[in-house]
Amino acid sequence: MNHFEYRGGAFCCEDVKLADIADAVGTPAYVYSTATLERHYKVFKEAFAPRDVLVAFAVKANANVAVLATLARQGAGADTVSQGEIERALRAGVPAERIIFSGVGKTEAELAFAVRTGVHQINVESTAELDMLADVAKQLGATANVAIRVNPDVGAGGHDKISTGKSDAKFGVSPDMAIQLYKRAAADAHLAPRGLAVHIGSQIKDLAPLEAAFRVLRGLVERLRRDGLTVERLDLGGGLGVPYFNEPDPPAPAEYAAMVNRVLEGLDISIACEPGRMIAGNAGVLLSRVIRIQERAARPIIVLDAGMNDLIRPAIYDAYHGIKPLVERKGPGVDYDVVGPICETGDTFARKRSLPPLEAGDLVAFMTAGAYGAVMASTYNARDLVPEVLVAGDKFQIVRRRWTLEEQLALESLPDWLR
Ligand SMILES: Cc1ncc(COP(=O)(O)O)c(C=O)c1O
Ligand SMILES: N[C@@H](CCCC[NH3+])C(=O)O
Repeated sequence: MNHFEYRGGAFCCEDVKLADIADAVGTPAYVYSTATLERHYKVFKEAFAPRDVLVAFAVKANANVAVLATLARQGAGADTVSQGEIERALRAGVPAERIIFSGVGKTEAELAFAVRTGVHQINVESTAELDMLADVAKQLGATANVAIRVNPDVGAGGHDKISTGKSDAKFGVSPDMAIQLYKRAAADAHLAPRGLAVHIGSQIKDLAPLEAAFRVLRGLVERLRRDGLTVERLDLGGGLGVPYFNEPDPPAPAEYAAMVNRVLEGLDISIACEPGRMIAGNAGVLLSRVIRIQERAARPIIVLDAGMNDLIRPAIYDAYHGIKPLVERKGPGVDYDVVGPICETGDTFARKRSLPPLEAGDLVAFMTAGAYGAVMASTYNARDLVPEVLVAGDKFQIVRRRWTLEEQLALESLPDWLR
């Protein structure tokens, strides 16, 4: 079931023509499909049935409060990496007991906020962080729910910059250190060690490294239990890839869940997962308008009104995003380079991409832009911050309005000596 499709020649999101959104909101603009978000959440959750898994959506993938609220209504939790993300999740209606707090750079203030909020667990990534958390919890007279994030020394992910599970990455502690930290937490009156966590990377298209990482976790649970410690939970992280239209499909959630069940067979333990891209990636597109076609000897260039500041994945990771005209065009394609208006050669979305012939004024959609799209957008080159729109059936609403230059300038001021 695809909620982005051509109907009568018009590219639609659910029952709304995307061109109508472009006309009403302007371009560039992100558009998300409620039905797709809900379906992805359900497919992931139900893949594990009858096992009840806490599906904590990775807020970093798409932090829009309306998106989070859509998922919260389905029962989703939230995986967060800052106080800001925790606050967004709470604001969207995610209960504190379904919020996981991860990341290597949690400050004392953020840890205190998480403890006071009573989050599901804090995934601790180092000895220094565990010590800080113990102090914070003591000062608050509270007990913090802790999981130790394990670095299993397993590489995975769609790009080096998003691989997190090798031992030279900044994330987590070695398996032996995890045992030590777990015991240390168990001995601290203000820490409640609940389990272990792992997250080895993003856009993973092969189950083997995930399976290897989960086997490391299982081994650690067995070691800890042999030593008489209680281990209630495993947090398996996120990372499952999505198809970006030019590659074989990544494993389906059902295959992923079957692998998890196989690895954990016979182990009595509750599970959390932190999918981000898998839930939101294909639930969003970025709409853009062709400013002009620029002739060049090699091949024509399509200059769009969306730039790398709006969708940075191609510039950072050489990521591929499908591009579809909002009016269906049949017939032979033309090879284009597709660029934005930013003052960098890196502001190139695609090279030698075969697309139907396009003209100035035409509208296009970048596909699979619902994850790590709007959240990574900036105002580089003094551009407006891109707005976001949510569709539900035949309705759409702006869920983050365009942040204009006037509004940005209102935050700035001249120092006394320049007045
Ligand atoms: C700790 C943690 N959990 C979950 C995720 C979500 O990953 P993905 O969007 O690949 O599912 C990330 C990002 O890679 C992460 O760092
Ligand atoms: N920002 C990355 C994913 C990073 C995942 C965060 N741990 C992307 O766009 O693919």
